[in-house]
Amino acid sequence: MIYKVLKKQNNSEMCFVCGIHNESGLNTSYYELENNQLIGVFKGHDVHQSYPERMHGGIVTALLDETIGRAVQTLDENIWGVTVEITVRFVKPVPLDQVLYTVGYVTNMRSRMFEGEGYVCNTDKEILATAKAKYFIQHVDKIVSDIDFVREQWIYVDDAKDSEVKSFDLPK
Ligand SMILES: CCCCCCCCCCCCCC(=O)SCCNC(=O)CCNC(=O)[C@H](O)C(C)(C)COP(=O)(O)OP(=O)(O)OC[C@H]1O[C@@H](n2cnc3c(N)ncnc32)[C@H](O)[C@@H]1OP(=O)(O)O
Repeated sequence: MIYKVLKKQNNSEMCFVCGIHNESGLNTSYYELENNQLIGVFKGHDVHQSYPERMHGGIVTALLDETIGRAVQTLDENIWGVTVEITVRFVKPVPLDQVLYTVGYVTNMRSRMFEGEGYVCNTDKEILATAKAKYFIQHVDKIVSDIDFVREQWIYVDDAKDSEVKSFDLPK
C-alpha cells in the first residue's frame, strides 16, 4: 500500500545511523509517512560488513534501534527515548552498496515507556530483518546534558534527492 511522505525528520551531527558528519556511519535519511510509520533510506558500505558482502548484524541492530526510537516522533516531535531492550531477527543477509529501506512504528505508548517494531527491506520489498524494541522516555536535556542538543546538533538537511521522495509503497 502506498503512503504519502508528510515530512523529513532532522539528522544529527555524529550519530552512527543518521549523523551527517559521521564518515563511518550510515547517513540515513528519515521520512514520516501519513500512517505514522517512519521510513529510513540508507546504503551500507565495506566499513559496515561482517562476512564479505553482508552487513554486520550489530549495525543492522543499530539501524533498527534508531528507526523504531525515532518513530515516536511521528506522534510527537518532543518525545525522546533511550533504548532499554531490543530483539532482532535476521531473516536474510543485508547486502552492501545498494539502497535499502528501514521502517519503524510505535505499537504501545505509555507514560514512561514506548514500544515499537520495525524492519529492513530491499527495493523489491523483501524483508531482510525485523525487530521489536522498548524505550524509556526521557527529556532530551537529561539524555544530553552538556549541550543544547536540539538547537546545536539536530539539523534539517535539505537534500536535492528529497523532492524525489514523495511516497512509499510499504511491504506490510
Ligand atoms: C541517537 C542520537 C541522535 C538521533 C536521535 C534520534 C531520536 C532517538 C532515537 C533513539 C535510538 C537510539 C537510542 C540509543 O541508542 S540510547 C543508548 C542505549 N540506551 C541507554 O543508554 C539507556 C541506558 N539506561 C539508562 O539510562 C537507565 O537504565 C534508564 C534511564 C533506562 C532507567 O533508569 P532509571 O534508574 O532512571 O529508572 P528505573 O531503574 O527506575 O527504571 C524505570 C523503569 O524502566 C524499566 N527499565 C529500566 N531499565 C530497563 C532495561 N534495561 N530493560 C527493561 N526495562 C528497564 C524498569 O523496570 C522500570 O519499569 P517499572 O518497574 O517502573 O515498570
